[in-house]
Amino acid sequence: MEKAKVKVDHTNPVISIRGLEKSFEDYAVLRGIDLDLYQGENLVVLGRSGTGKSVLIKIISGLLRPDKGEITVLGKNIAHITDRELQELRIRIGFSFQNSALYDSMTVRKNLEFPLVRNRKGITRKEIDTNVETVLDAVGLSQTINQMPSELSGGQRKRIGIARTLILNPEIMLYDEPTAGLDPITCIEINDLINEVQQRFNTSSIIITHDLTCAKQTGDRIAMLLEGQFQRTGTFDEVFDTNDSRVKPFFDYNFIK
Ligand SMILES: Nc1ncnc2c1ncn2[C@@H]1O[C@H](COP(=O)(O)OP(=O)(O)OP(=O)(O)O)[C@@H](O)[C@H]1O
Repeated sequence: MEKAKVKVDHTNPVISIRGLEKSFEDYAVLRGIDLDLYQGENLVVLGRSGTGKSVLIKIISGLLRPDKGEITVLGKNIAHITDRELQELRIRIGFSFQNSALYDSMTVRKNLEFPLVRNRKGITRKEIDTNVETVLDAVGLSQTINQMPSELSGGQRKRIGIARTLILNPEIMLYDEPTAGLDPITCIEINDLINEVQQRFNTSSIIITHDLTCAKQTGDRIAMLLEGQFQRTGTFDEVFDTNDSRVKPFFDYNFIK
């Protein structure tokens, strides 16, 4: 499906990163990252395995601490906030994990209720039911409400994982390899869902992927992580309009040139 036009507010970065560095022992993974994510934007982060894409989104969501740099997320400098503030901030960020992270012993309904019951004290039964129905409808899987995760296909699990993230109405969505392990048609459906979520829930998103079809279909902007820094940023065509030997094979492999 063609991506609908979205309104990105370039005056309003919801994430702003300057000079971010992160090492593990003597291995410098992130070596001076500068990046803005604007309100309403889908930003795709591309890079080879091990370049630090997951480390970056773990730092943004407060799961890992940076060594150096300024990281402002929804107006909060995450290097200087208390644990309580970090907890409040995390609720405003939806993290869609690579493996969907569903609880296998719970039905779809219970999986979706879980974050609500934990994070929205005093929520009524009726509100829970309405929220569950809304996100299930948004991902097109209302009929699975009483099923167990083991009864779902990989694509359906991915959708339920996204629904579970959406249930807390996040302002920012972080997708870690949303199409990994899915067949090409299901990948396209997940890409469409990412675009629908952007429209319907007015989210700003970072999408981490190796899949250039996903990048092309979902990304309003692409940022390519090379040797610890973003060295190419722009539209899909701008990023790949190069003979750079670190970039070209990426494109050639994905599109079988
Ligand atoms: N908690 C950790 N402790 C030590 N090293 C780590 C830790 N987390 C990540 N690393 C290292 O940092 C590097 C970047 O890892 P990361 O998972 O961010 O890569 P990636 O770009 O997401 O790769 P992939 O595309 O394969 O998922 C790797 O060399 C990894 O071993």
